[in-house]
Amino acid sequence: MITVGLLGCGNIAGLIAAHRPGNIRIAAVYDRHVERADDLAGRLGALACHDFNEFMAADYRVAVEAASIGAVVDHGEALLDSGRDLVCLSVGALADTAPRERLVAAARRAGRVLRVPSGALFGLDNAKVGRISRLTRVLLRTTKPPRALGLEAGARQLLFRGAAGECIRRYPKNVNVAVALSLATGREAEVELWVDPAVERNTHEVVLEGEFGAVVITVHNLPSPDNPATSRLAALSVLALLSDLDNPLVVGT
Ligand SMILES: NC(=O)C1=CN([C@@H]2O[C@H](COP(=O)(O)OP(=O)(O)OC[C@H]3O[C@@H](n4cnc5c(N)ncnc54)[C@H](OP(=O)(O)O)[C@@H]3O)[C@@H](O)[C@H]2O)C=CC1
Ligand SMILES: O=C([O-])CC(=O)C(=O)O
Repeated sequence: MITVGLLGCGNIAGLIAAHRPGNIRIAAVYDRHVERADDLAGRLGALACHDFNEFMAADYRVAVEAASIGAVVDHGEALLDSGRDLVCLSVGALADTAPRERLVAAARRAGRVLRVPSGALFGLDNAKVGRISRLTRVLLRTTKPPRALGLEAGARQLLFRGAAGECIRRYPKNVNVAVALSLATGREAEVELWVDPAVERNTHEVVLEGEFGAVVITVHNLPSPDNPATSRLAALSVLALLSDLDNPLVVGT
């Protein structure tokens, strides 16, 4: 049984709770909105933590962050130092070298692992070959419905073109996947972020070229129930990651 503490009780946490398989028990949940923690804990039979100290004192093996970049910056190190693995969805927290190195150092100190799930993308598994064999192009082209960014747009519109690190600074709730792709490949991704009133799904196109050849992967993600910016796949991917932790047969690089 894998026991989990959920940091953040929003969309992703709700989907994780709804789809968790039998080998995963959510023992504790924490959100800065006490009522969200109480509600989710009530549905799960978990401990509702009303502040971070309570969450730290609770009994679970893996912390899953589904909150915000700020939550990772504020709490990631303490969670790792307490001897838990940390699964981090707000991957934007790892975009800059200094905070990333602090978290990696904490994981190393504690002998634990900071895990970045594939989240809303497919293809991060073999994208990791970029750290072994040179990639000449790493591009993420993301298209979301305008409402996912709180915008109105009458036509397809390019919001941003440039480096992943700059894109996540400008759109911290929409392109965590760009940072995940950069970390997987070892090369900062170029990003195009589009809004398009003609799309219903959050669409991510990953383009990789290098010594291995070339690949284009397009994911058409259904949005989560209450947050159009967040794809359902991100929550499911965390459950797949957690399920593998005790699995004697692990598939995928
Ligand atoms: N890696 C990936 O592929 C993906 C990553 N994400 C990221 O995952 C995270 C969760 O997404 P989602 O579930 O949709 O978000 P939601 O906004 O639905 O839920 C997050 C919850 O966490 C709370 N929260 C935020 N910061 C803190 C904190 N410091 N301490 C305690 N509680 C906090 C929020 O409160 P409040 O409302 O006040 O902020 C909110 O209740 C986001 O950062 C999102 O950008 C999303 C999709 C894909
Ligand atoms: O859920 C998605 O499609 C991607 C997303 O919001 C993110 O990476 O922050």
